[in-house]
Amino acid sequence: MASISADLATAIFRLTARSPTPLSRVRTAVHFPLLWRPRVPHSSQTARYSTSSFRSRTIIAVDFAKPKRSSRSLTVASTAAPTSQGETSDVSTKIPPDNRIPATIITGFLGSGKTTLLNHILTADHGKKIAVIENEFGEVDIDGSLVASKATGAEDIIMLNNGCLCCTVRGDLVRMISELVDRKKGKFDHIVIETTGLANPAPIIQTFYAEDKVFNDVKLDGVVTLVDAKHAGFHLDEVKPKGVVNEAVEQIAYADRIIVNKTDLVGEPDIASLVQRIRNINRMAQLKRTNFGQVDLEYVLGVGGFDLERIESAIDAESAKEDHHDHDHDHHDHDHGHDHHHHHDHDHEHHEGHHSHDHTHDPGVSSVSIVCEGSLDLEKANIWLGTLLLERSEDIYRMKGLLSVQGMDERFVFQGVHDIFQGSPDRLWGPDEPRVSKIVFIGKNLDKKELEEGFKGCLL
Ligand SMILES: Nc1nc2c(ncn2[C@@H]2O[C@H](COP(=O)(O)OP(=O)(O)OP(=O)(O)O)[C@@H](O)[C@H]2O)c(=O)[nH]1
Repeated sequence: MASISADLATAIFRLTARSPTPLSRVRTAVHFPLLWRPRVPHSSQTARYSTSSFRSRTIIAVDFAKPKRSSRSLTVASTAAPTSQGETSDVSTKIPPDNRIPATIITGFLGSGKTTLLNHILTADHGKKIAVIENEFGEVDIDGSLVASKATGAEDIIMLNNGCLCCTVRGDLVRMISELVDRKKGKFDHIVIETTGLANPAPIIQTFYAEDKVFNDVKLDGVVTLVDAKHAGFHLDEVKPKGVVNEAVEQIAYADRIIVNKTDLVGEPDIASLVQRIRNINRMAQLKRTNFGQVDLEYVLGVGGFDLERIESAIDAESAKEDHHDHDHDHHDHDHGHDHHHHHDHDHEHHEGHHSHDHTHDPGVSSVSIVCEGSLDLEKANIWLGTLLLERSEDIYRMKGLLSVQGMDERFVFQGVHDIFQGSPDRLWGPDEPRVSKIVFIGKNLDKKELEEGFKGCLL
């Protein structure tokens, strides 16, 4: 089965041949993301399934994360009859335990303060041993010596200097991580990857899922995006030729944590309107304002931005982030706690330009959230979600969801990055707990009404 995934990976990323891996995978219908199940229904470990779709470009990874109770069985499979296309997964599961090394991606536009933050991380007193992978254009050596001279905790600093991390040297990234893991496993606790200011984070994120060697040993912990308070507005406004991404927008869209840096250089009104713009793009990430990257380390390391177990807090933080609260919360940039403002108005749409008074530019990247009481029909939900993955995965940068599905005693949680999808039953619904489903999308050309109608069409 490994060859299937190799074929897929080759098709997508033009990678060279890889050796077979211990992970088994299954090729099944992408239409049914909630139906896949491991052959061994209750394992204390985590399985990932990769699958192709009818379009050969899609990779889906489904994570049947550790059930909370060893006696649970996969109710989805047993109570809901799959349709004719819903093949059962005949995968044999060799399941990697999730003691993988966490990795953080630091991104942000040129000069936004990535290296400054990295130095802060490396010199702070946290007791962690951190391996650093740097990718810079041009001033590699300067940055390199800067980091090296200040680094006390860094175990390894590796430079990738022959191009942009997101395209030409991704093979190198895989190799670097593999080497680090092979040679130094046990000698460091965390990997930090600093991208070039012009990198689009998506392919870097996807590397963590598409590459067995990486996936088996390293887990993506979070994407931290630095935003230059003084210049970001300009970069966000930059109109690119058709089909060319605006990296500044993309970097914000993929973030789990946003740091509005260099706030010493601008006044409060400018910061406030920048924060508003950022929020219109990405309402799920936590955001802090600071100078010289001075944030608490817990804010950037140990984020769990791709953990199914932590989906709910990200979604709830999004629901709670009304605009006026953003100001309150974000201003206290050393309070790294979660947003405590909980709102019951769950229904937000925040297209760029929709709520803002200060700009007209529309990069077309926005956040949409849907919250709905009631349970979903499994088959309809599968078709809806599967179709979205097939047809809209290029536009959907990230999504997180928590679903109440008819016939499932557990909540179903999932997260996705483009065509990567991970989903798993989570804890049991409480006896009196309201059955509420929540989904947040961040992406391009999102039509809130259409998404909501599609979703509501799956309700019983
Ligand atoms: N005034 C001010 N300067 C800052 C702040 N943070 C960083 N700088 C300075 O801004 C410059 C760029 O910072 P870097 O950390 O190198 O930014 P970078 O994102 O790594 O830059 P590239 O690698 O070129 O993309 C440096 O001279 C920093 O000292 C800040 O909060 N305020």
